[in-house]
Amino acid sequence: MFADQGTREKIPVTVLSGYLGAGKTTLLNHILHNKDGLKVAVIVNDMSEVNVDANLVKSGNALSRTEEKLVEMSNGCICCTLRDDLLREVQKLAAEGRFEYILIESSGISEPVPVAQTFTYANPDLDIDLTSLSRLDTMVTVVDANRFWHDFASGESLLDRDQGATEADYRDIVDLLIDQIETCDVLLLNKCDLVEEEELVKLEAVLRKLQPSAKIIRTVNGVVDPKEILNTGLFDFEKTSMSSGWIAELTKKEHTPETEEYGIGSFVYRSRIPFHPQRLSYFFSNWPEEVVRAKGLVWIAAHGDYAASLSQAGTSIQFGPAGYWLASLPEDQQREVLESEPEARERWDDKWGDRMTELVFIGIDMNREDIEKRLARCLLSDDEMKQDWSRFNNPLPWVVEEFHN
Ligand SMILES: Nc1nc2c(ncn2[C@@H]2O[C@H](COP(=O)(O)OP(=O)(O)OP(=O)(O)O)[C@@H](O)[C@H]2O)c(=O)[nH]1
Repeated sequence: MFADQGTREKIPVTVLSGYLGAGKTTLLNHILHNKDGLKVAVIVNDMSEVNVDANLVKSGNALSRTEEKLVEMSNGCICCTLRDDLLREVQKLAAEGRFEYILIESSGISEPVPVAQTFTYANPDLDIDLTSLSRLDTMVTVVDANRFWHDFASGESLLDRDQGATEADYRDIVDLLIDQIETCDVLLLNKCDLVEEEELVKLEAVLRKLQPSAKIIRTVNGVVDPKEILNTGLFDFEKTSMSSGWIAELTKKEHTPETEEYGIGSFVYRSRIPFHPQRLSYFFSNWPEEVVRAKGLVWIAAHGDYAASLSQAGTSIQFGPAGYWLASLPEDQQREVLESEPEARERWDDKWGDRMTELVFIGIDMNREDIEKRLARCLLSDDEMKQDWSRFNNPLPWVVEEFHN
């Protein structure tokens, strides 16, 4: 037994994420059967009132009263509505002092980043600081190899499938899938028994491009060595939350030409000329199908001093304000930033400052030249550069919106 909280070791935590039905509960049951005496507390989060997953864990395991505990968190999601409850539950489990590990199965619609933040930052409102009690060890995302492309291309939102966290949960399924893939330390590609080898190899390559840092492991029925997801020490908030393929592409120092495996490639489109809003809108509505993921900042000749952000995954395109360009701020503020950030200085243009478009494209069999040509046609002409930009016709919504092919 431990003397007091001050001398106790922080309890390690593994979080399982993954869209509904990917195989999280199956994986959890497998781990509980193969944990080699480790004293594990399990938190199972289910969106429904009846915690089906918790029941499955109970029926699939003879949980020992002394070594294990199952906490059910139902009727909400630990990344949003039940976040405070998650803090309290983890605090309680840590305070019991009899567990060596906490394993959390998040609901299928949970986003990993807010869950990770719960463990990384103290919550001043609640007076609970999980960073002193626990240590987020591994973020695991389970992907259903058999459903991936179907869900990716479905164009459906959570509400369409009656799976929203609330009645105002307008998230697209594809955005959730991408979020879960882009923020993890270990990615389990599950249900590999249902997919042909050739397809699996290609899917793996796409996932690797979207998530170059995580360890990708193929599984059937969640059968994986527990060492791969428990006590790995892999989680690091900065590293894990910045582990996506698009960030890697954007921050690459030099662009070394890559060998395109299975036609899966990526490139960054950069421009120091703003887009015409109407022509860009047209580009959005005729989005190149081969692009799986695009993300970045956009300079658009409208909306004054705001940079726009573009995030596309499958048929979902989100476009909206990202914040002020540094060049639009008062000079003393500009100077302050430029003095402290050499990278911002390097990218500074004498006339336009930091205003520029920088977009990462990841896709399969993309025709880079054609996409770049089409984007170039959306840029302002020399003549338009001299005109009053606020008079341009601008059909682009300045809120989160969707365009479908
Ligand atoms: N064929 C096949 N079926 C699997 C595999 N893994 C899980 N399943 C089945 O897929 C279904 C969903 O699995 P779960 O483990 O409940 O998935 P989940 O991610 O916990 O689902 P939610 O709790 O609804 O988010 C179940 O019927 C499992 O038996 C697998 O590798 N292959």
